Amino acid sequence: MTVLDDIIAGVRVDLAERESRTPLDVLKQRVERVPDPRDALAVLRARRVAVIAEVKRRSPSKGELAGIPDPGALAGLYEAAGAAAVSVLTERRRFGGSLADLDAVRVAVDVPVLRKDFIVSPYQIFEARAHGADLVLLIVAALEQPRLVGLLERAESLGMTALVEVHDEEETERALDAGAKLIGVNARDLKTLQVKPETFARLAPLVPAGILKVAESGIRGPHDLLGYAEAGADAVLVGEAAVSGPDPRQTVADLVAAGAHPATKVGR
Ligand SMILES: O=P(O)(O)OC[C@@H](O)[C@@H](O)c1c[nH]c2ccccc12
Repeated sequence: MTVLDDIIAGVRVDLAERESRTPLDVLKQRVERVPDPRDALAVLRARRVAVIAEVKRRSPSKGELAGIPDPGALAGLYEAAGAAAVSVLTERRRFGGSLADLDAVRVAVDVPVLRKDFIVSPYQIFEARAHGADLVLLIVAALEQPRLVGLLERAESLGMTALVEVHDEEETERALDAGAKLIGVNARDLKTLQVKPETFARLAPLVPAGILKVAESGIRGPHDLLGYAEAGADAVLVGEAAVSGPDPRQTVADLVAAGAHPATKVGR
């Protein structure tokens, strides 16, 4: 069993529990009452290299990263620093997240919010929307193709944007076949949990112009952002470096400044 299988097994147990507490019909009624989602693609396109900053309490590879007593306040710092969007890990067992974290972030910021979880069921998409998310993560490695297609269509039918995560060539083809408009290349190998920064440069050329590319994981500072920009990134997603550094606002502000620099992403 891979780390991913193991995480998903836990996610399914927690999901069944929530489904028995809140029936899908009730969730659908809540979705009707929340404000419409923001156009995340437009927000990301408006930057040279956008920065998506993540609220991440812990990780399977590093354990506890940061206490984060107030996820809304942290997200507010990210927004003030110029982050284009905020990602919130909602997976509980390995990442220490929750839908309560998503709620706290949603009320604290105006920028688009991504629900980062291991989504395997439409229920989780309705849930994301009911809690105000504008984007959801879909991990290709966790989904059979028909399910990936179904979940992507479900997200879009609710006005949300799917960030479709890939790790290799085959997954990139599947993401494109499914109709992804926003592709995240996760440099972290799901089997070894090691970060391999060269993955982005290898996969980016497979993605046609017009489909936005996000470089995910292992971004420590402006130097990494500039490397990914060179390789064609439209956005970077930063978690650990932002939450575990001494000054999350400064960390994100430095990335935002590098991503906004006129010399970044020349000619694209
Ligand atoms: O903390 P980092 O190395 O900056 O990485 C952030 C983000 O890429 C990472 O949290 C992530 C990328 N894809 C995921 C899928 C599930 C959980 C977490 C992730």
